[in-house]
Amino acid sequence: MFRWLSAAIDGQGGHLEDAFRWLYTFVKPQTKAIMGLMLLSVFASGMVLLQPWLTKTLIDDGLIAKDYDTLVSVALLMISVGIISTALSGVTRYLHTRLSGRILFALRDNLYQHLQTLSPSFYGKRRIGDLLSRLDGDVAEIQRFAVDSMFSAVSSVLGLVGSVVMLLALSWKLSLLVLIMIPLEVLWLRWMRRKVEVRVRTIRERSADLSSFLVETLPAMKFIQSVGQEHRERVKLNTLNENYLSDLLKLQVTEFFTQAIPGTLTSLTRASAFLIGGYWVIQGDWQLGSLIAFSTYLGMAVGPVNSLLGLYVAIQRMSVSLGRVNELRIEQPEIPHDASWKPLPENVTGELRFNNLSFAYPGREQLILSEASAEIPAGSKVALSGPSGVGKSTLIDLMQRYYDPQSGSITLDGIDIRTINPLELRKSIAVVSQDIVLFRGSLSENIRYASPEASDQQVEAAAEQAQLQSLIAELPQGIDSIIGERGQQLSGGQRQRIAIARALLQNPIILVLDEATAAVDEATEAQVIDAVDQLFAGRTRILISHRASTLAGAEQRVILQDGKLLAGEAIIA
Ligand SMILES: Nc1ncnc2c1ncn2[C@@H]1O[C@H](COP(=O)(O)OP(=O)(O)OP(=O)(O)O)[C@@H](O)[C@H]1O
Repeated sequence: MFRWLSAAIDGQGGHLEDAFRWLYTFVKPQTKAIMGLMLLSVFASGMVLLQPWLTKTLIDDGLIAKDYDTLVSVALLMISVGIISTALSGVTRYLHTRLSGRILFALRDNLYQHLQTLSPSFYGKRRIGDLLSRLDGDVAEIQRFAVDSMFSAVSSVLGLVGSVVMLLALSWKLSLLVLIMIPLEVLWLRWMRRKVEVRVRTIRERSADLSSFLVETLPAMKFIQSVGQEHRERVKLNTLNENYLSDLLKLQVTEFFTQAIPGTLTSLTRASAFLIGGYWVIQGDWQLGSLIAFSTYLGMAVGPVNSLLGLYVAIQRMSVSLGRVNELRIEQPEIPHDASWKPLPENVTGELRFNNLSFAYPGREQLILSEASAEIPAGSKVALSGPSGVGKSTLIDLMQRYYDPQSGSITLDGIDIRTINPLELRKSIAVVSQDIVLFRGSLSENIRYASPEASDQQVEAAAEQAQLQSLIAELPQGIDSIIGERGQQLSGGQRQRIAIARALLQNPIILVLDEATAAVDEATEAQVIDAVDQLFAGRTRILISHRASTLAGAEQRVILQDGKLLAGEAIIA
């Protein structure tokens, strides 16, 4: 069924088959709710179809036949049908919103969970604005289709079939008009199909461009102001807006023509029905009530045809969005889940070995590491140095298993890290780097980010050990003060000390300070490193820095140069 659906929609051999199957997994758990809503829709459609028939009875059997009793009973019936219809539509809307929301959130949750497994390389090559637009706009478009359009299709089909039955019952001859109109509309629609799809894809890409622009420039506003490039960014935004608007207008025009031709056909059919039916009424061959009911049912048959046509456009929009979401969904994690992963043994001491490591980033030829080997004894303090861009941070990323080397291995206490559950491996290594991630929230929440279970006393102790007392004293609500988004109201040194406090609380087996103290003065750095040495005595510490003072006091010195790990001046391996 999915293959057929996919081939019918994308017309390219069904490349969305798998995506449809994925989508179905979110709809399936809601089967009961969907069935309930379908039943309500059938009732609602029945009520709507009843109204014109009641009008016909009111005119022909009440008014024209001058039967007051029938007039009153039909009027009462009309009121009751009206009240039931209103109540039904209220309940349906509520249940519909609930169902719709559940599917939307489940879809987004699933995609977000998948994104959490992807490596830093993925995020390095993707624009955040584009990801945002896929997670937000595209997912919502799919959900709108999966729920809204599906129900609209069901009630449209019911409405169409019901109205056609009523039309035939009123006059089969006049109903032939509808039989001419519908095939013409369908032919037109098939022709317009591709055009709509192309326009929709362009508009989604334009919208992603706009989000990317905002996501990139808003956090960089201070820099833009400092180099006086506000005007340039405004011009860029203007161009993006104009491109968006121009494509939006093209889409509107295409959609307008897609809908307008069927609309005109409907008006023509309706006018013809009035001309022919009206002539019959004048001749006394037909009743006025029947003509009015026929015209109403004709309108009611056209409504569903139009919304089925709209559904065609909705399908195009949805398949574009599903394609874009699917591109993310099929993105493979660098480290695929492996059922044979083992937990980290409890008594791990932190002895590290790099054995003939060779590594190049995916898609790049240049080898960052080439048969590099080194040994870091458990509990030692190691200084890792080397020219900028040589691959020091890459080595740490390999240690945390964001990537796997092309050859060679890394062992922790003799265990190949590829056999350890990466979640546990990463928790056992705390990395304080140059880029410190701070979330919107209080200072204490930020400190306990990696260890949510830590008590208030533990958080306070870690803050004190990382020399954060003076910052806490300055803040209005102390450690519970909210620090701005990404910690922008803090100095570079303060941010680094928060990261150190966070690492202390994480209680890792291995601590990596990757240029962690570069932003603090040498006196503070000495204090922090002293504190780190005391608190982490006996644990493996790797210090990466270009500053000699940071590295002084290390028991072992490893230099990364030309892809090799060297010990002091001598090559270890
Ligand atoms: N995700 C990535 N994809 C491709 N290449 C990358 C990626 N990350 C880093 N590189 C490249 O790998 C090389 C090593 O980068 P890395 O950040 O490991 O160097 P580093 O020694 O830590 O530098 P620094 O001392 O300046 O921080 C650089 O040439 C860099 O451009």
